[in-house]
Amino acid sequence: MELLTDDVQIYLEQHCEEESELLRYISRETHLKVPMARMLSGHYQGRVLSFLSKIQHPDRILEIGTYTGYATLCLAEGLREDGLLHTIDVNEELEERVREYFNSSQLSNKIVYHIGQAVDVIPTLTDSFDLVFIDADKKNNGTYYDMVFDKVTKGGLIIVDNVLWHGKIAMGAKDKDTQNISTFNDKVTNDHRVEKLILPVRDGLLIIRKL
Ligand SMILES: C[S@@+](CC[C@H](N)C(=O)[O-])C[C@H]1O[C@@H](n2cnc3c(N)ncnc32)[C@H](O)[C@@H]1O
Repeated sequence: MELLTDDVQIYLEQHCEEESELLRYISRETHLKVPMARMLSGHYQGRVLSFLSKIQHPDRILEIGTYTGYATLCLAEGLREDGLLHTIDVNEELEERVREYFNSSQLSNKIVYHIGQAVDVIPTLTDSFDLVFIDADKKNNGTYYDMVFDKVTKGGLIIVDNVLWHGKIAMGAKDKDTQNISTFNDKVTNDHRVEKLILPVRDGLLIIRKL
């Protein structure tokens, strides 16, 4: 189930900043050539991520789940002049394509692309992060949240994608994926170290601010 009708989605896209030529190209190529293209953040969510990143103006960003790098480039738009974004993905088959996309961007020198399991890469990162985007294997949302928490700066944001899971969470669906995401959402709701807010953007973006 989509949270918004196609008409509303089109309206939202027509009333925000345009996609850059590179982002449009990545989106088109992903839809034509890469399996599971629905995983890509896309125009409207990409602008939301870019907007949040520009407000936060981070020095360091961590993205867990690069896929074809669409959200990576959106988030990197908000980085400080000397800022850096680390992004992790386990899928080495996409590496060549994604490196080509990053190299086509003016932001390429600010992006560090790691191939590997997120649980192995995260402990090797010594930076503190002002913004973390969790968008990988959803069953591990809680693991990633716990692993990054101490690395997030005070006032830093953790953003988690797909937390409404096509509306299935609110409908109380009992399948394993829905239950996993629901358990994670409840864990964050009950975490008093943070402020939290679910934005009904695309499949649900959970915005968490560390106090
Ligand atoms: C939803 S896609 C990311 C979409 C991207 N952030 C965007 O918005 O365009 C999820 C990605 O997480 C990656 N992934 C899944 N399990 C992972 C793991 N254990 N470690 C690192 N990456 C993983 C997948 O290979 C996939 O490319």
